Amino acid sequence: MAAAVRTAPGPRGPGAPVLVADAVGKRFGGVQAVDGISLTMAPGERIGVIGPNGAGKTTLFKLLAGDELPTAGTVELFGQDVTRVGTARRARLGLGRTFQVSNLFRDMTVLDNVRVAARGGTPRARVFWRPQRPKDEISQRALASLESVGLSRRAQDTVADLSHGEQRQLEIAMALVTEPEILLLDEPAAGLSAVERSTLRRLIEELPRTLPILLIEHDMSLALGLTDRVMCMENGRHVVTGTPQEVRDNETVKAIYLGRRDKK
Ligand SMILES: Nc1ncnc2c1ncn2[C@@H]1O[C@H](COP(=O)(O)OP(=O)(O)OP(=O)(O)O)[C@@H](O)[C@H]1O
Repeated sequence: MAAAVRTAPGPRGPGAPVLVADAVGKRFGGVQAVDGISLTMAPGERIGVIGPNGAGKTTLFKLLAGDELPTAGTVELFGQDVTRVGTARRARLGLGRTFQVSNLFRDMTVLDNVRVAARGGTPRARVFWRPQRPKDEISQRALASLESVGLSRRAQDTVADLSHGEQRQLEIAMALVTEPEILLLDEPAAGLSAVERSTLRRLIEELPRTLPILLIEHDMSLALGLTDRVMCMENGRHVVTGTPQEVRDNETVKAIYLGRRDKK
């Protein structure tokens, strides 16, 4: 299988937004999971999306990543309309992403998982997978990617032997090895211990500042600590967007997170 090849970039000038969601919505039967969300990401910007359980964060992530198609609104990636475009083509345009449900091949080595991701990353890629010489170009890229997330010493270990936190690091390495031009992280801290969270936080902080990152995260302190701008959602709708400090001080956000929104 061929390594991921970029298609020609769409219309994009210096400073043009890398990602634009315009009034996107998603209805599942009677549930309006996402309701008219608009979002514009500038080059190099780090945006957090927070909200309580069921707010619609993961559904929004899926609309941006291409896992789900919206029932309303549009999505543009690097100036191209990708509203009805699937995940593989978004990946070729430069979108890298992690998965909330782990997408790892648990019986393979850490290094081989990253090699598979470098070659296209789908379970289908595994059918054609053959162990490769350790010095080939894909292996070199995979090792560099593991190095960037602090996992190179685990390269030859089996994924099943990694801790939960290390598996999250590996998922990020698998996204980075595709050399994305935008990175979408879906609740990377879910289920991690406090120590694992701080490792993950450092890892994300140390990613190149030129890489735009959209971080969907239930953990408000993590999202606010890592991003330039934060959007809070509730019941599929936009509540507020602002700097981390503005969102932290927002009375509605405080009420939502303290679980007393309806009592106000
Ligand atoms: N495939 C689906 N079919 C039906 N309803 C869905 C589907 N996916 C999500 N929903 C519903 O949409 C709403 C938003 O869910 P979503 O998972 O996007 O929220 P979330 O903010 O990511 O929550 P969490 O933090 O718990 O993951 C919920 O009411 C959920 O039950």
